[in-house]
Amino acid sequence: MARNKIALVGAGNIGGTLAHLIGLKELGDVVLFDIAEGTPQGKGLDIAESTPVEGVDAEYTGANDYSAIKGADVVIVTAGVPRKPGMSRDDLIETNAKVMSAVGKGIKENCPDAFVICITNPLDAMVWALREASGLPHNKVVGMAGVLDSARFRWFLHEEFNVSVQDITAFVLGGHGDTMVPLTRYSTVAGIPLPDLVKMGWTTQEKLDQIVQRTRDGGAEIVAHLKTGSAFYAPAASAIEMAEAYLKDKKRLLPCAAWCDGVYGLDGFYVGVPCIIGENGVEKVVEIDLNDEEKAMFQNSVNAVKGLVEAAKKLMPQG
Ligand SMILES: NC(=O)c1ccc[n+]([C@@H]2O[C@H](COP(=O)([O-])OP(=O)(O)OC[C@H]3O[C@@H](n4cnc5c(N)ncnc54)[C@H](O)[C@@H]3O)[C@@H](O)[C@H]2O)c1
Ligand SMILES: O=C(O)C[C@H](O)C(=O)O
Repeated sequence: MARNKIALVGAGNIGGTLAHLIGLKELGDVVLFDIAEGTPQGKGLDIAESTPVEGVDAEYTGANDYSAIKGADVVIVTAGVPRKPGMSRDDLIETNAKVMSAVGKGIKENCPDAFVICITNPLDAMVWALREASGLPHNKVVGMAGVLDSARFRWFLHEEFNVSVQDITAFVLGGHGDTMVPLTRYSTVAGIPLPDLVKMGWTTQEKLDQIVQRTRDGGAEIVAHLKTGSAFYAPAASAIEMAEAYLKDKKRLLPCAAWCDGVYGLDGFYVGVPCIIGENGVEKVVEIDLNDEEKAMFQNSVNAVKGLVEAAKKLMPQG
């Protein structure tokens, strides 16, 4: 059986990390595409030369021409610019909306049957833009953010409770921005919901509130440390979890920016929600019960994303 072909559009910090992880996990052969000449070729060769040491089999190709992604099974898009200290993700929209137009066209012409994972920010509006430009079915185009935000939440909870990350679950919904909604009721330590852990005296509501806020600010915290760009190890690991769910038909239930039509009161809109990923892409959006406070936070986040999608519409080249 032929190996999977995984195209990485954008060979920067996340693209390079994705390429490395794909080889280590033997998920398939990798094509790195970038407009920067030499970058995808150099990173591809460097990682290929690590495979004999790791004892894994994967082919690596670097390219500056979209024809290289022809027939890809999965495309992970990180093309565009990241933010620097003092910027919000939304400040990236002008540059990145145009990049999504070009990338969408490249996907449409070369691999219209692929499962496409968008990472480029501002995430929820960019996955919308990429889907529009590619014309692919909505269930085959999805955005990565919720897995990352939930992983950050889990890490901070691990620090608070000193319990293995394996025993901590978390769900962060909504747009990937300041309005994201970490759901404490649906986040647990070994199945015990966080509000119950407060009642048990294992933590305080005040500490929990601080962790929720740190999760919302998680991206900015890394940007402030790095100064030259944004997080890339955890974002790459998160996208790999989604790609693996598709390639291995794992039916993972993950928080992703998925197309919501007839769920959560939405009629055709990309935003972070729990969804099942398997061989058919996004196979189901799962509508969980939200209380009034959670509904209000989710709606606030949807409104923020709506504004960005409207802005993206004006920036996308017509036709
Ligand atoms: N969704 C998330 O949770 C999440 C997490 C981290 C970063 N991001 C976003 O991911 C994006 C990439 O981050 P990074 O750290 O890898 O940035 P980076 O600057 O290291 O890499 C981006 C790459 O895109 C390339 N590029 C630019 N325009 C292109 C085009 N038209 N076609 C192909 N390639 C093009 C650049 O040459 C560069 O190599 C940023 O927008 C960042 O904000 C999102
Ligand atoms: O914060 C950023 O700009 C990058 C990304 O969205 C993140 O959450 O790490």
